[in-house]
Amino acid sequence: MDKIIIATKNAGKLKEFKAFFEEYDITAYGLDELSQQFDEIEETGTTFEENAALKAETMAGHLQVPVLADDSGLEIDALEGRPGVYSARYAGEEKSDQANMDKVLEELKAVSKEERTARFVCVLAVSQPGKETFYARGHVEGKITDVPSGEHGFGYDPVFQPEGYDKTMAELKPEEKNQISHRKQAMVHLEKWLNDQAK
Ligand SMILES: O=P(O)(O)OP(=O)(O)OP(=O)(O)OC[C@H]1O[C@@H](n2cnc3c(O)ncnc32)[C@H](O)[C@@H]1O
Ligand SMILES: [Mg+2]
Repeated sequence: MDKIIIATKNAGKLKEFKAFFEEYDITAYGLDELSQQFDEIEETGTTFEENAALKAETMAGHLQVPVLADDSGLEIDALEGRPGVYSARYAGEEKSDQANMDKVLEELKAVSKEERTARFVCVLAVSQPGKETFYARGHVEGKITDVPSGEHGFGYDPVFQPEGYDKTMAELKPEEKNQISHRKQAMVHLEKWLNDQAK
């Protein structure tokens, strides 16, 4: 396999997948790089697995090639797991990273440092025409900071401090984030699938 389609419109995610797949000499393409454009896939599921499968299977059906999709999000313990599967549109359908972070920080205003525990979760689904969908899950534990900090990454990275670090995910260099992230942890599981493809 020398190329794979990533069923995402998120430029931040795509950049990370391009870096991961480069290690396997595979070029990853996002939906905006295809010659044909498709309608946005509605994420009607209530779990990361359901939404990842929806995105991967819909696009694999259209394109008849292997497609990988990522459904991910931030689970905050003090908010009973929210924003979770609704992370992208937590503050509204316009999907603003800034508005999403503002909402989370506002909701955690009265929550102490010790109780600001959270995790990023990533579920990858690979759909291949005529085959069962393959799933891989990864997560990274951390804490929500009081204020956003850092310019790298995307989404909630400026307010997420991974366990064992005194920096936010957005203060880490992209290659540092890519060694510890939820997406990397899921990619480690996906490696087996990649090796099977190479056989
Ligand atoms: O569905 P696609 O097109 O892939 O793009 P999306 O941004 O809508 O992606 P999701 O539906 O999976 O929503 C995931 C949201 O969770 C957050 N998120 C996921 N991974 C993240 C990461 O590595 N760093 C920061 N925030 C992340 C961010 O707000 C994402 O928009
Ligand atoms: Mg989405």
